[in-house]
Amino acid sequence: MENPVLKIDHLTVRYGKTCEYCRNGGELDKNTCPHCKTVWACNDVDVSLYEGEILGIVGESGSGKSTLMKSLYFDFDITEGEGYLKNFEDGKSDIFAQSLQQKKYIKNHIMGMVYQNPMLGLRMDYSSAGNIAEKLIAAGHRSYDGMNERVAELLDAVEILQSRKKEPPKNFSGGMQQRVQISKALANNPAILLLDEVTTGLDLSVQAKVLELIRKIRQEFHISIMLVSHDLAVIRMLADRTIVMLDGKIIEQGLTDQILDDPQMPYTQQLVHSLL
Ligand SMILES: Nc1ncnc2c1ncn2[C@@H]1O[C@H](COP(=O)(O)OP(=O)(O)OP(=O)(O)O)[C@@H](O)[C@H]1O
Repeated sequence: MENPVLKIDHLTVRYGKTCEYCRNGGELDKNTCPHCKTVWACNDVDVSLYEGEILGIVGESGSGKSTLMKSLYFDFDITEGEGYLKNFEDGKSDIFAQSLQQKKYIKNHIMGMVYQNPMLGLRMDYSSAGNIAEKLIAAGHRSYDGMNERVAELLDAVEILQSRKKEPPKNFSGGMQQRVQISKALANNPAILLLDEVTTGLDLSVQAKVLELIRKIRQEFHISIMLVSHDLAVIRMLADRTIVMLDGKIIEQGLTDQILDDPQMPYTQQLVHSLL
């Protein structure tokens, strides 16, 4: 296989101080140490994302999917692990070991994030155009005309009418808010888009539109996407490869068809069959 655009090695995120027992590999109760109660939200996770692919991440609630995504977007400090981006210092520098300024650079130029909760990704009181412009300014854009042009392109890409660009996202439906979030995430042509349960909570018909949009964006923007969803129909529709998480660990991965049609691990079999 070609070099990945993103490679994560041994990512671990813990909440708690740990004890002799869990530090030395003692068995956890799901993701929690039975002695010191430390939560191992992500536990020695390795992930590679390849150019132009959509990588699905599935698992039950609490399995560590959001922790993985938020770690990648530097929403908090990880406990252990390393990460490399093809587009950052030729993939030779650990992204988690960078200064705040470098992490901001990565967030503004190389990665875009769309959260399940639009309030985490958008300023609800700013205009939609203002939300996108904020991201452009963060990446160094200063020309008013240039930014206006880019905002118009992005709103077109996510099918939001130009006539609504001055309205704040708080006036929009859930599906439209997600589309503004997606346009903001795409503003600086990132190589990687992180999508965390972006269709959860939306009506089915609205979900379908957002999913179709993600498919279109992958083609038009030649972007690599990590897509968290607990909905296997979403994963089947969009993901080329899929990772299954349980209790903070990756327990199975492979081509999506393989994982969904011929799961090997008992947990994945249960997950797939419970949803058939
Ligand atoms: N600040 C925190 N302190 C302690 N534990 C936490 C904290 N944040 C997350 N966790 C725990 O980490 C584990 C992983 O949570 P995470 O949100 O990543 O799961 P998830 O798979 O995304 O679940 P969901 O689908 O419900 O969002 C859970 O057990 C959660 O309770």
